[in-house]
Order: sequence, then C-alpha cells, then structure tokens
Amino acid sequence: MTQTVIETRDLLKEYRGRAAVEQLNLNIGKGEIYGFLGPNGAGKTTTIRMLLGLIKPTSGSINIFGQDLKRNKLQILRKVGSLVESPSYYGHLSALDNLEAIRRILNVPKSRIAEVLDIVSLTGEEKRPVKGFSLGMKQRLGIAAALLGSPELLILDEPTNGLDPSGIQEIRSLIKRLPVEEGITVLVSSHLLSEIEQMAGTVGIIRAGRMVYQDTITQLQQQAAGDLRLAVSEPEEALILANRRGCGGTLQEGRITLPRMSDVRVALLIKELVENGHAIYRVEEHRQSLEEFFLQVVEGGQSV
Ligand SMILES: Nc1ncnc2c1ncn2[C@@H]1O[C@H](COP(=O)(O)OP(=O)(O)OP(=O)(O)O)[C@@H](O)[C@H]1O
Repeated sequence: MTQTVIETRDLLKEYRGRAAVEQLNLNIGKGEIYGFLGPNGAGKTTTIRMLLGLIKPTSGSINIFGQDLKRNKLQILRKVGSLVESPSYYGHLSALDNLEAIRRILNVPKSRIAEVLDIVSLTGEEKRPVKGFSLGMKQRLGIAAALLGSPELLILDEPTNGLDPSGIQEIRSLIKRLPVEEGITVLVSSHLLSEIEQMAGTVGIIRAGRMVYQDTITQLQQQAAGDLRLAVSEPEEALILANRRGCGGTLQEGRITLPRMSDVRVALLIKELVENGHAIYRVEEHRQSLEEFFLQVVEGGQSV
C-alpha cells in the first residue's frame, strides 16, 4: 500500500467567522504528483499555508510523514521544501550567491548547490545577476532553493502563474521529473486543469473552501466521459426495448441517449436491437471535455 505523506482531517480555517477552508480531507501518497485545483479564492493558498505551519488551522488535524504537524513542526518542516507566491531574491546577486545565502542557513554541503542547479537546468547561468533572469528562470531558481535541503515533499503554490507557454512547459517537465529522479512527493496548486492534467497523477478540486473531487486523473477522465447516442430507425420502440434491459435511456432530438455503460452491455444492446429488426444508423459517444467537466465541478453544477 502507498505510504501517506499528507493527510488532513476536517481541516477548518476561519477568518472573522467566515470559513476559507472547511472540512478539508486531503490524502496524498508518497511519490505522487498531487494537483491541487480550484478557482481563485477557493482556499488553495490558505490550505498550503496551513500545511507549511505558516498559519494555524481553526480546527482539524494535519499529519505529514505520519506525524502531527502541531507537535512535530520543526522535524516535519525540515523535510519539506516550498515555493509559495513569488520567491524573493537579492536581484543584484547571482543565482549562486542567492543559493549560497540559503545554503548557509540550512547548513547543507556546498556541493548541493551544483546539484540543485542541475535539477532545475540553470547550470551555466548561475553567475548572472538574478535581476536579468526571465520569470521562468526566477521560478526555477525558487524551486532550486526549495530543493536545497533535499526535501522529501515539495509544495508549490501556482508555480506557473504569469509564465509564458515555454516557461510553463519548463516548470512542468521539471516537476514531472522530481518523483522519478529524486523520489520527491509533490503538491502543486493551480487554477488550470489543463496544466495539472499534464503532470499530476491525482487531483483534488477545491471549491469555496471544500474538497469537491479527489481521485486519480484517469478516474477524472473517465468521469468526464459522456453518454452514448444511438440513431435508429424506430427510436420510440428501440427506447422501450433498451429500458426494458435497464439502460435508463431517454429520447433527445430523435436519438436515444444512454448513460455510460460497459462495452459488453453496449454490444448486447445493439445485438438485441438488430435482432428485433431495428436499423442502427449511428452509435456515438458524446464526450465532455475535461475542461467542461472541471467547470461544472467548480461552478457547483455537478455532483461528484
Ligand atoms: N488573511 C486573511 N484574512 C481574511 N480572509 C482571508 C485571508 N486569507 C485568505 N482569505 C480569504 O479566504 C478565501 C480563500 O483564499 P485563498 O487565498 O486561500 O484562495 P486561493 O484558492 O489560493 O486563491 P488564489 O488563487 O486567488 O490565491 C478567500 O475568500 C480569501 O478572501
């Protein structure tokens, strides 16, 4: 069984009596890339700040590496790297000098700087002043800084915000390599499903402070898969036959619309329709795009 790295129970954070995060039960397994999705103001940053011990939950519990964050904060946070909001630097200093300042605080070997520069593909750029870096390079330097302490868990809050497509691509491929090459578990937040879809194995969708969906990307894709549409010669009679088989179909614009069902059931239904003299003109799967599904989830129109 996969080891759990982050587990929250009924996490609640209130600001002046108003819940920013409510009944949040996160479950993140070791070596996962967990995509934490939600529109602006949904409560992602508030959750992340609680996970990093930057703010205290109003109630509920946070377990990281199997330990209670409240009781073992320092011990836990020593193994966590993070990038929350834009990283801050000394612009006039080089990437190397910026990393060196953090290295001294963390008291890690000097050789670690070259390692993290290599991981984020900034080797060769380390002597340039950071103020001349592109936004994407600055973000990568922020990730390098977060990796200096050889964390087991990396928490990134909207790391691609404001980046151009090539910057987004660089960060994405960097994040994807981390569990495989460095054995790091990653929690990455975003408000864009398209971005998370391409790197995360599991997603948690938060809406108005509450988790409304938490499962694998594969499962999310299956949920988004739509219904089946049949164009047949005698739709009314065909629908009666299908519903006698418990298919739960309806008639829409002269076509039979059926909820998602297994390939075997589809084959049996078609066979039976043909045997009963129906001509089948078309069998179509109407797929909802993942983005449409996501919007339905975050706008509250879909129960998942
Ligand atoms: N310090 C605070 N005081 C009062 N309300 C706050 C505070 N911090 C956050 N909130 C409120 O909590 C809710 C969640 O905010 P949060 O920043 O966690 O959302 P988010 O999902 O990270 O969104 P964004 O992507 O815009 O940062 C919002 O309604 C916000 O106004």
